[in-house]
Amino acid sequence: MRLLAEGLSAKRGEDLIFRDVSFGIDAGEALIVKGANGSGKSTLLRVLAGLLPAVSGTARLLAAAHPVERLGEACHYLGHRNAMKRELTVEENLVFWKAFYGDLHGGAGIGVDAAAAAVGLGGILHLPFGYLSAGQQRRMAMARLLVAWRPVWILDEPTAALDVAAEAMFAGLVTNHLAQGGIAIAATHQPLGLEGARELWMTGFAGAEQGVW
Ligand SMILES: Nc1ncnc2c1ncn2[C@@H]1O[C@H](COP(=O)(O)OP(=O)(O)OP(=O)(O)O)[C@@H](O)[C@H]1O
Repeated sequence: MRLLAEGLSAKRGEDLIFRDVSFGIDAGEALIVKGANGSGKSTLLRVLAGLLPAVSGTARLLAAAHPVERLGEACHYLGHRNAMKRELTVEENLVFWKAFYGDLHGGAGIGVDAAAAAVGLGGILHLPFGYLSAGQQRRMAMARLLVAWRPVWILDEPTAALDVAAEAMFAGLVTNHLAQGGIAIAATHQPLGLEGARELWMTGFAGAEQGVW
């Protein structure tokens, strides 16, 4: 499996944010998207996840065991917001997402209890999501990635609000995902602790400079 982005350009409103961004990532690899505030990292991730249209270019999944029509179908997207209802319990939220997503062919999500345990919060499934601390809420948002299988994880500032232990826990989740043949693309200002991750530097309107290849 290979994720191939070719000549991507995107606008927000009327403004061109980046142009001609190209990269390829193979199964088992992570790509860290870096750059100054406003350089277009979130915009690029939203294009890859299918949440924003590209002005030009394509992003496709090649040689996938089970081909998808659009890349977004193969992606989990963890944005700045946690995508959980504050009034529902943690368990209700995760049960909803598990049923809503279902598994894509080629993998299987884990149970809600196991996912909560994997993010270190097995004992608080009964609490309304809104009662959780900011860091606990972020951990539970990560549990959403585990309850349904998607080969590509798109992560925007995933470790904001997390303590050091949670950062290490998250690095473990991503490493495990890569070991299962997944792909991860993360925009971050903080080191994610991923061994051998490649880097893509966004330079804004001038285009993206490929730092590694
Ligand atoms: N709806 C919009 N209309 C016009 N411009 C927008 C819109 N949304 C975002 N922008 C602009 O697009 C540019 C890129 O924003 P983006 O969120 O992709 O940057 P980023 O690299 O993720 O930044 P940060 O590191 O601060 O999260 C910014 O200059 C921002 O002001």
